[in-house]
Amino acid sequence: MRLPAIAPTANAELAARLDAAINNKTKPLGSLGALEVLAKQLGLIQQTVAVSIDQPAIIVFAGDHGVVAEGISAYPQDVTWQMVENFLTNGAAINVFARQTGAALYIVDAGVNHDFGPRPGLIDCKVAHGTRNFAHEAAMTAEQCAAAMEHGAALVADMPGNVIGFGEMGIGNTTSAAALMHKLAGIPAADCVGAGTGLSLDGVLRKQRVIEDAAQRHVGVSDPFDVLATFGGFEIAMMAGAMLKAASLRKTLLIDGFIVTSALLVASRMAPAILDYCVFAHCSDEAGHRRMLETLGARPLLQLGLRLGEGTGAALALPLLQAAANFLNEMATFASASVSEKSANE
Ligand SMILES: Cc1cc2ncn([C@H]3O[C@H](COP(=O)(O)O)[C@@H](O)[C@H]3O)c2cc1C
Ligand SMILES: O=C(O)c1cccnc1
Repeated sequence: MRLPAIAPTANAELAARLDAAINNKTKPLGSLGALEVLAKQLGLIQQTVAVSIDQPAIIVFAGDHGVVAEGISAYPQDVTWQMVENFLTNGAAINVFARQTGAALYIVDAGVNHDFGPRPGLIDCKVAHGTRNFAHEAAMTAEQCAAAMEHGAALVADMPGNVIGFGEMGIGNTTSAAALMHKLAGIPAADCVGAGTGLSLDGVLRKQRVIEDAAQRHVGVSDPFDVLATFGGFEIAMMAGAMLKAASLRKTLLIDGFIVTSALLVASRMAPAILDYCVFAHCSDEAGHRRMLETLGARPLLQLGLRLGEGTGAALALPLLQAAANFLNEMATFASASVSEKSANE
């Protein structure tokens, strides 16, 4: 995929105007904390002091993983397609939270190991029936990886609105995500792996060994695209392509949990300026997530002990994004409300 151009959002003149607008609101200086940071970030992304949250969407990318053959998930692979059916009949957590927060929800078959047939509401971008097992060979061919990224970019290019939340579904994908983290951030596999859907301690150690052995097998692979093709999944590659395109269109990216963050880690190694466009919804309970967020210099909004995925954390953080935009747009200033400003001697 040709990388779309992503402009850094830094703009000293606009930043000063945003600071002034935020500081003139009727509140003690800095008292809206993370919401102030968010309001300023939205302003810089949208290049205006009059920010908006316009037609927010959540896209859930689903794909299967050959590496499940190594016994690295607590659930069988069939859960991936079964959960896709659940999304389509509005029964999953993400359906509930997207509805509650007024986000449009898109479900994408990036490469599920199942034939759905024509299904209203399912966006068919299937690259293949699941990836290969990266314990033995590269998960994807370069062509498949590029196709997945291009599908993601094309989806976002056609989408209305200025905020996109990212979610995923794919049994085994915490193993892919941990492998990407290990390879791209150089963090020991032991600090990248977690229980995923609920592996035992033995299971987590097995998962760690699978990643270490695969990293050894593919030791020469270091370019971010090649790392993605070798250890990633179709849903992860499609997310990375979608994220890069969304940032190039100056949309705000709402980043969910461990797997979504791994897709961003890949994308950020291809185009570092993408990070200017990212809001980190939450810190997941998946063991490696905090460390991956730190690697990206990310400050997550929520800490709720979530470890689900599907974009649930992104949906739950959307009201905070809306609150940041609303306070900037709607609060009175000290002057307009005739409220006295901070005392000069304080
Ligand atoms: C019923 C069910 C619903 C889910 N929704 C998201 N995931 C989450 O769990 C999977 C990753 O964990 P692992 O790598 O351990 O397989 C992904 O599909 C992720 O989205 C689910 C998992 C299950 C079982
Ligand atoms: O952090 C996540 O998004 C996550 C963690 C465990 C399993 N599935 C998703």
